[in-house]
Amino acid sequence: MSFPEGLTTRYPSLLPFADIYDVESHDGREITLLKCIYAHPDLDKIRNSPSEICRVMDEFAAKQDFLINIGSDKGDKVRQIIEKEKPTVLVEFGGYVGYSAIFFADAMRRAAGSADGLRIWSLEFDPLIASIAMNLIELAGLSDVVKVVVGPAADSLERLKKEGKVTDVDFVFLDHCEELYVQDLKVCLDLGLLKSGSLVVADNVVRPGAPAYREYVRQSEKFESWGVKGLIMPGSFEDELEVTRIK
Ligand SMILES: C[S@@+](CC[C@H](N)C(=O)[O-])C[C@H]1O[C@@H](n2cnc3c(N)ncnc32)[C@H](O)[C@@H]1O
Ligand SMILES: [Mg+2]
Repeated sequence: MSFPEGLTTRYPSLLPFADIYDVESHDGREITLLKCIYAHPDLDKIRNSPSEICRVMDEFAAKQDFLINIGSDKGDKVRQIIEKEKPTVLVEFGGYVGYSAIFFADAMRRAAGSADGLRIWSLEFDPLIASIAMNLIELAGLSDVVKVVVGPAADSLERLKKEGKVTDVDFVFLDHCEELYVQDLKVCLDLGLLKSGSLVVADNVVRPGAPAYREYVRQSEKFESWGVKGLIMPGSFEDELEVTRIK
């Protein structure tokens, strides 16, 4: 399929493993995933169960087609951070089919003890992919918590701020396009959404890699920043999350 320039989802550092995984995405596999989930023999067990829906997506990624979501290993690393920090408003750049939004909303709800006052804004460029995410978030019983917004993430966030829907953000998850991490973090800062103590977690800083972003957050006195190791699943390829706290 044709994808706007700069919005590639191809993962260059996974290319050596291309004989194992076709690392493309947005090529119809996500529709196949949705159909597989609705054809699942235990659909009633999956309904309203975020962990079951993520497990079925993991199974699809392992057996049928690679999915470019955060996966269970790095997802668990973020879950541990959520348990400790108890964020109430999370903005994610790059929602894809909703895996991380479902995973994180479940973690936020468990950490808070209820869904009251919790909100994830999941910003996704591709309208078809976003529709699949909305569907799966509804199936997970999380549509009161997670709102999917279609469009380039920075534009969506700017609009949400103007509309007064987003004012303070506790937690930003960057997972859209590594080349945009620095400029989009700056958008969050310029909009005044991040306060002292807010966290920014960026995925894929080692694989495929976000060296300019890592350098930016580590050299600035505005931030305290460190890496958390994790694995791309399936395949157990080593990667890192960059965890950055606003001072
Ligand atoms: C790696 S996937 C996100 C995976 C998701 N966070 C998860 O773990 O389940 C990246 C997604 O970002 C989207 N994307 C790329 N550039 C974007 C942009 N500028 N604004 C919004 N979404 C973007 C792509 O369409 C793709 O669905
Ligand atoms: Mg990622």
